[in-house]
Amino acid sequence: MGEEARVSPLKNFVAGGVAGACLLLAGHPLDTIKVRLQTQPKAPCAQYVLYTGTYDCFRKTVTKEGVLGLYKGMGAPLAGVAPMMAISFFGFGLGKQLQQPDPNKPLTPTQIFLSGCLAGVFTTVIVAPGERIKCLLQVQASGGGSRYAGPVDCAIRLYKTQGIRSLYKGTVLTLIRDVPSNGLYFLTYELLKNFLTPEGQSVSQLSTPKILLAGGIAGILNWTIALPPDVLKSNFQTAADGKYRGVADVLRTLLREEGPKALYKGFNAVFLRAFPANAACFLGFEMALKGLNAFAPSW
Ligand SMILES: CC(=O)O[C@H](CC(=O)[O-])C[N+](C)(C)C
Repeated sequence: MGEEARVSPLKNFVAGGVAGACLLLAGHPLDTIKVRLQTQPKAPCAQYVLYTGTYDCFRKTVTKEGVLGLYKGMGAPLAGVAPMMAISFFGFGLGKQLQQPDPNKPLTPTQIFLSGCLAGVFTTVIVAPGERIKCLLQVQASGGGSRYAGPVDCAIRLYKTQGIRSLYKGTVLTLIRDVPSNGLYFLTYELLKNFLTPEGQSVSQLSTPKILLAGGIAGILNWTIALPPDVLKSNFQTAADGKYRGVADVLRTLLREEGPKALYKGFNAVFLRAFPANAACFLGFEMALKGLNAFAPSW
């Protein structure tokens, strides 16, 4: 892989936070549609289905709840996505450093993939409870209920009723989703950055459209492997207690009731969101990094 200057962990962390904010602003409306499609109750026949597809869900949400309905449940991710991406870029940078004692020796694609996997392990600590709260809020609005007043209320109630275990319900599925997908995410971005950099130029000089392209494609590939475990996770995290006996049981139940297609529920919303959200995310990262290098070169 091409050579790139080593980035300090602090800069990775701060620029990663900026990347997370960009990811959320560009991607949350389609994330709401995705979760609602993934978790809508199975209807006895097509006529009674709540949402027939991505556009139908978008239209009904905006008609019933206004545009702000698309931003429901954003409180928890707002407090979670920026730190999550900060930890993700930090973990990725750390993984690279641990495997590269000599900064002049380029990393192999496998080493880059493993660095991304490490990022996925780190982020699960905050992603698992964040996703549990976000999914519960997104789903309660589509079911017409208002059990939780907001993210903080939801976190407190979950904690009070069943303790920390309830907040961390879905951790194994979060790991299954995020460890390999983070690996593929960062590997794709780095490979594409190298591929798109003209001969004799440095990867840090890559143009904005090329950064957007590399980031968008990384986001799409990340979701091709993240979506099936994400469907299982959303169902598990929003199910009534005791409905499933474990991860395998969610998979079995979903396959039995809805067939393998169910593992790609919310496909359109996910892939419509993946490109712009992740293009914005990596552009935010690269620009924040440039700003930090200019204003705080010694960090
Ligand atoms: C599966 C997932 O959450 O992907 C993140 C990007 C997105 O579209 O939300 C990126 N990451 C792989 C860092 C978790």
